Amino acid sequence: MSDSVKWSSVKSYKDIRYEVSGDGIAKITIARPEVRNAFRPQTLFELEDAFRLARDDISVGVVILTGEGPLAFCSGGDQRIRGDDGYIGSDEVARHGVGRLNVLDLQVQIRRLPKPVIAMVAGYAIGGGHVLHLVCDLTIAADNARFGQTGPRVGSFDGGYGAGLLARTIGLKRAKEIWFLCRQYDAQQAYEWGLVNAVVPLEKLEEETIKWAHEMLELSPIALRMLKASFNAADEGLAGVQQLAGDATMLFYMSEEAQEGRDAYVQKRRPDFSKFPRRP
Ligand SMILES: CC(C)(COP(=O)(O)OP(=O)(O)OC[C@H]1O[C@@H](n2cnc3c(N)ncnc32)[C@H](O)[C@@H]1OP(=O)(O)O)[C@@H](O)C(=O)NCCC(=O)NCCSC(=O)CCC(=O)c1ccccc1C(=O)O
Repeated sequence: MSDSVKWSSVKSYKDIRYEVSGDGIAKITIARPEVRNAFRPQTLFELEDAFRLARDDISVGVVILTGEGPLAFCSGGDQRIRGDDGYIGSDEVARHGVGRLNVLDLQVQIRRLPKPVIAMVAGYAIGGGHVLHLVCDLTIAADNARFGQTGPRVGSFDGGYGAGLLARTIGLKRAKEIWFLCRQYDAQQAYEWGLVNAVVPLEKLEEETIKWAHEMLELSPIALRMLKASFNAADEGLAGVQQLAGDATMLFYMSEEAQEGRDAYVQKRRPDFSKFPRRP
């Protein structure tokens, strides 16, 4: 497989792009470079739709999340449309003057998506944009990438994955430093802390990310799916157990033993499980 790709657009959106490589990769791009790819509710609803498409497309094995242009991956919530109780969009809820915190659903969706998601970061990954790269499975950073949280400066905080997963990823003291001081960190520092998997020259960013995607596409999709669910399970409580158990049920359904139960019911006979070993 060549590590350069000709992307094809699958569906048109206002704030994002959804493209596929034709050989197993989907690329989702936040396309609001004029605000450093800050997200508004519309952006998040479109991202949710695109991630759903990537999940349901059985030809897609790896998803890349990125931002348009070299200046930013994402700068978090669009502060210009932040109301007094969340972000005000143009949807039905917003028309009643009610704000909403929308990015949390997207974070969960990325974590639950049963395929590896790579954050491809050029420029700023800041605020809610920093949490988005954090919830991705892997991060490939360009050498111009800059990371940080701004919540306490702009009157916000993400005490869920933004705090907890950050602490699990780089350690409690460093996570507290990032949130309590609101400093920015360069790509090399992020790499040394284990916040990103690799740092490459900006002009090689996509090529390198695709290389990582191609390496994963060579591997067993079910093994990758089970590993992703396993890495997340302990942090997710019963929802994590549910996902792993659901995968176990999926695998069991594929066995003759489970199919005997189904067939017996449909054929209105007693199931015969006698040929299936009671495994030690
Ligand atoms: C990202 C910067 C460091 C980039 O700096 P620089 O390169 O110098 O560019 P600027 O000149 O500052 O910016 C260019 C242009 O973009 C506008 N812009 C940048 N970021 C934003 C933004 N987030 N919102 C709106 N507009 C933005 C900027 O104003 C300029 O516009 P001009 O018209 O050209 O002047 C720097 O830009 C920066 O620090 N940006 C702000 C980063 C920030 O504070 N982000 C918000 C953090 S809070 C957050 O993300 C909420 C998360 C959240 O959504 C959430 C959290 C917890 C629970 C739930 C939720 C939820 O669901 O909402």
